[in-house]
Amino acid sequence: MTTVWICRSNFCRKSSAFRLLYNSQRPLSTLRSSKIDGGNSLSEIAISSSPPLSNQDIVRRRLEAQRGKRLARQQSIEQRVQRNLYIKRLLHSGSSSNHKNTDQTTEFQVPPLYAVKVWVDDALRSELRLSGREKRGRVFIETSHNATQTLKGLKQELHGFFRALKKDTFLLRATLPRLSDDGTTILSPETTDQAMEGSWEISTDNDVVKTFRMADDFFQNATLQRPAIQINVLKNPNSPPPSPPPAFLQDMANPNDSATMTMLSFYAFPPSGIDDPETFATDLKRKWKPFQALGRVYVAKEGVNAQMSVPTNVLPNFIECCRSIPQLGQYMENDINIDPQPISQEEFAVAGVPINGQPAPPFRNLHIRVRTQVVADGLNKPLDWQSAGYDMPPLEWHEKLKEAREKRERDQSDAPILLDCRNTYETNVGIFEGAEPLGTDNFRESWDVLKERLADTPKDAPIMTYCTGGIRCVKVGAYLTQELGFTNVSRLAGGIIAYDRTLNEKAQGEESMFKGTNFVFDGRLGRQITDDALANCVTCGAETSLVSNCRNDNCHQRIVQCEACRTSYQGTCSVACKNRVVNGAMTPLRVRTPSIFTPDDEDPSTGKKFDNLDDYSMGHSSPVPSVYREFERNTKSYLASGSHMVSGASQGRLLTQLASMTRNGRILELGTFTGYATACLLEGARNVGNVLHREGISFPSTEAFDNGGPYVLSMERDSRAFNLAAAHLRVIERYGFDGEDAVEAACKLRDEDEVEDVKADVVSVDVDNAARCQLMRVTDALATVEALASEAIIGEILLAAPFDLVFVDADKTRLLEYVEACLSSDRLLKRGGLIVVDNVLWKGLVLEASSRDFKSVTDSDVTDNVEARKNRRARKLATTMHLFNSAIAKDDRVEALILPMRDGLSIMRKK
Ligand SMILES: C[S@@+](CC[C@H](N)C(=O)[O-])C[C@H]1O[C@@H](n2cnc3c(N)ncnc32)[C@H](O)[C@@H]1O
Repeated sequence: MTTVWICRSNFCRKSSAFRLLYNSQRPLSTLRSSKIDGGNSLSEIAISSSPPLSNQDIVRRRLEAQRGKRLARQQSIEQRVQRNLYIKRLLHSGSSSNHKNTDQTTEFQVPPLYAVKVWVDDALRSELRLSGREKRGRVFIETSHNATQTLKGLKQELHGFFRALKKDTFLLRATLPRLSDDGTTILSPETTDQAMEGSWEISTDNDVVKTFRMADDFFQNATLQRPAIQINVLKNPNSPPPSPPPAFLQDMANPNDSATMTMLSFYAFPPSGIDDPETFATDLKRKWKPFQALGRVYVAKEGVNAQMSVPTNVLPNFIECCRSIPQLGQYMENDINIDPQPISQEEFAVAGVPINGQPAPPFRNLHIRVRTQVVADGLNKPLDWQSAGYDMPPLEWHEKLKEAREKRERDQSDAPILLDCRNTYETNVGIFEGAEPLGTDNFRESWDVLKERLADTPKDAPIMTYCTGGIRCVKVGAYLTQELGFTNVSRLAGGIIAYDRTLNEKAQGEESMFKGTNFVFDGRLGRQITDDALANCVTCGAETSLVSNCRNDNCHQRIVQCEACRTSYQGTCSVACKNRVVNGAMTPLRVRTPSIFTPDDEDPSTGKKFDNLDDYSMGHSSPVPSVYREFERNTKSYLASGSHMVSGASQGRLLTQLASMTRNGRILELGTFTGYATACLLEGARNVGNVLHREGISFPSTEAFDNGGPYVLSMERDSRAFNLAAAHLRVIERYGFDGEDAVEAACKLRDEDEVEDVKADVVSVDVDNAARCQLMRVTDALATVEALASEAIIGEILLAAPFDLVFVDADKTRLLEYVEACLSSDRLLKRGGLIVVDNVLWKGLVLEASSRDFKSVTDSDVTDNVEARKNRRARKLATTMHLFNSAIAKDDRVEALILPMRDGLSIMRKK
C-alpha cells in the first residue's frame, strides 16, 4: 500500500485506497446505525431500541424505512443506467474490438454484451410524451444478466433507460436487427411496419430466453461486433387509459407563440421544510419544463427562492402549477411577485446588461440549484422563519413612510427606524426615503451591524425593514424578534418589487417613496423606479443610477456608470480596461492609423471588418478549431462567475504553439478550470505525437506515454470545473478538435444533465493515439506538484519522464512557490524546459505597483465599501505580481520574457 504518498499529497487523501482503508475502519456502532437507517423491519427496530416507541415514532420509522427502500431502488436503477452509459462510452471511444475494452482510470473490463436496439411505437411515444432521447436507443445487457433470462429482469432493464414507461402499459415484441449493406451496422426501422416485420412476442420468461438465443444464432452468421436484437415496445391495448394531463396544463397555449415574457419572483419557507431538496429540484424541473420558463431558482431544506421569466401566454398555467405544489402553494409568502409590464420578446433578448458587448437577456436558461440555504445567512443556529415580525402590505408601508416623513419634518423623534437590509452596491443606486442602509458587502455581515446599530434601542421601538423581494427580511425579522427581542418589527411584504407594482396598480399618481433604481438579480441588474440618480458614475463622477459589469472579462466588477461613459468607455470601468477590450495589450491608436484598405477598414482579402488588433491578428492566423468556442460557451453557462478565467482564443493558440514546439510534448498545467487551456496544450502535444509517429516512434502503448511520450497532466481542485473539463476532454477524445460532430457534442453539454458528476479523481483520455491527457482532482496543486517533484508516483499518476512545459495558472498568490518547485527539481521540469505563468500584468496595475503609486484607485476615491475592498484586493495582487516579476527578472536560473498579451504572460526558460 502506497502510504508514503498518501501522507505527502492532499490529493491522496481522496484516493480510493484511502477511502477503502477509511471505510474498513468505521466503528461498528456506525455500521449498525446505518443499517437501521437503511430501512429495517419494525421488529428489528423495536428490539434495538429500549424505550417503547410511540405510534408516531413507529409511523415515522416506517415511512423512513419505505423511503430508504425507494431510494435504494432508485439508486440501483441509476447505477445500472450509469453503468450502461459508461459501457456505451467505452465502446464508442475505444477500438472496435469485441468485449475487450478496458478503461485506464478504473481498469474496468467491458463484459460480454448484447446490444439491444429499442424502438418505442408511435402510439406509446405520444401518450407518454417521450423525449427525443427516450423514443429510441441502445441498451447493453450483459450476457450473464437476468434480463436475458426473465421477463421481469428485461422489463426492469428497459425501464432504467426508458423511464417514462409505466408498468403494464406496454408489451414487448422482438425482431432480428436489420443490417446495413456491408453487414456491420444495425439500421433503425423507418416505419412501424418495418419494425414489426418478422417480430415475435415476448410475454414469458421462455420468450426472453428464446429471444437472446436468436440473437446468438444471428451473431454466428453476421459480421457484427456483438450479438444484437431489436426490441419493439408497444402500447398495451388493455392498459388503463392514460391519466389526463394535470389541470394546469390543460388547454395551455404554446409558450413558443408568446409575444412577451413576464418577470416574476417568489419565495417560500414551508413550515416543515423540504425533505429531499434534490428530488424536489428534479420535480420542479420536470413540472416547469412545458412552460419554457427561464431563471434562477434555489432549493434548500429551508425552502425555495426563485427569480424567473415566463412566457406571458402560459403565465396563468404556471401560477396554477406553482400553487398546486404543496411545498409552494400557500407558503409562497405574498404569492408570486409579478412584474406588471411584460417585456416583448425583442426587448427581452436585449434587456440584460450586454455581455462582452453582445446583447443579453435577463435570463438565458432555467437553473434550479440545490443549496444548503436559499439565502446564505451565516447564522450559528437556524431560527424559526415562520415568526419574523409583521409582513406589512405595500400600501400600508407607503402610508407609514409618508407619516414618518412628516414626523421628520416636524423633528419628532418617534419616527420608526427604517432599515434597508440590502448590500451597499444595491442601496447606492436606490433607497426608500429616510432609510438607513446597513452598509454590508454581503448578507452574512447583517447580524453584527444590526446588533451594534440597535444596541441602545428600546425593545418596543418600531422597526421597519425591507429588501428587494422580501426574502432577506424574513431572516432579518426572525433575528430581530427571536435573537434581539424586538417586539414591534415589520417588513415590507414582497419587498421593493411588490411596493413598486402595488403603487403602479393601486395608487397611481402617488409619489414613490422609493427613489432611484431597484437593483435586481437578473441580467438587467437594475430596474429604474424613479428618475433620481443617487450614485456617481465610476468614470466621470456624474450622477447616475445605471448599473453594469465591466466589459473587460478579467475585471468584470459591478459598476455604476452613466449612459455617455458606458458608450465612450465601451462598457468598461476605466481606460485600462477599455484598452484591454479594444486592443488587448496594444495601443488603440494603431487601429486609427491610416488604412491601406478601404476607408472603413475592410480587409479586401477576407471582406471582413476588424475593430481592433486582437481581432485582426486572430483573423489573420490559422483558424481556431470551432470546438473551443463551445467550451467557452459551456463555461459561461455553468460557471458564469469564473468564465473570465478561460485562456481564450489568442492565448490558447499561443499555448498550442508552445506545446507543439516542445521536444516530447510533455506538459503540466496547474489550474485546469474547465479545460480550455488543457485542450489547447493537448492539441500541441498531439502535434508532437504526430511528428514522432512520422519519425517512426509509435504509440499508443501505455509505456510509451508514461516513459516520455506526449502527455498533458492538468490539476484542478474545484469539482464542478473538473466535471466540465472531463466532459470537454471526452468530446475531444471521441470527435477530435474540429468538425461538426465535435461542436455538436460540445454543444450538448449545455444541457446540464449531460455533464457527468465524475467520481474518479483521475480522468484519462487519449487523442488520435498520439497523446494522452490526465486530469487530476487535487486539494492543492502546489502540494501535489511538490510531491511529484520528489516522488515518481502520486496516487495513480506515474511520472517516469520530466515535463517540457509547465503552465502555471492556479492560485496567483503562490506563483514563486510553483516556479521554485519546477526550478529545483529536474524530475519535474527538464533543463531547457519552459514555465509559462499567466496574469503577470494584473489588469495593468503592476505599473502602478512598481512605482508604489496607486493614485488612480485610492480608497478615498471610492465611498463604496465593495469598491474599496475590490481595489484593495486588486492592488494587493498587483503588488504580488510585481514582486514575482521582479524576483524572476533577477533569477539567473531562468531566461524570462513577459509578453504583454491579454493579462500578461511570463515565459521562462529553465537554463
Ligand atoms: C485561472 S483558472 C485556470 C484557467 C485555465 N488554465 C484556462 O486557461 O482555461 C484557475 C483555476 O485554478 C484552480 N485553482 C486555484 N488554486 C488551486 C490550487 N491550489 N490547487 C488546484 N487548483 C487550484 C481554480 O479552481 C481555477 O479553476
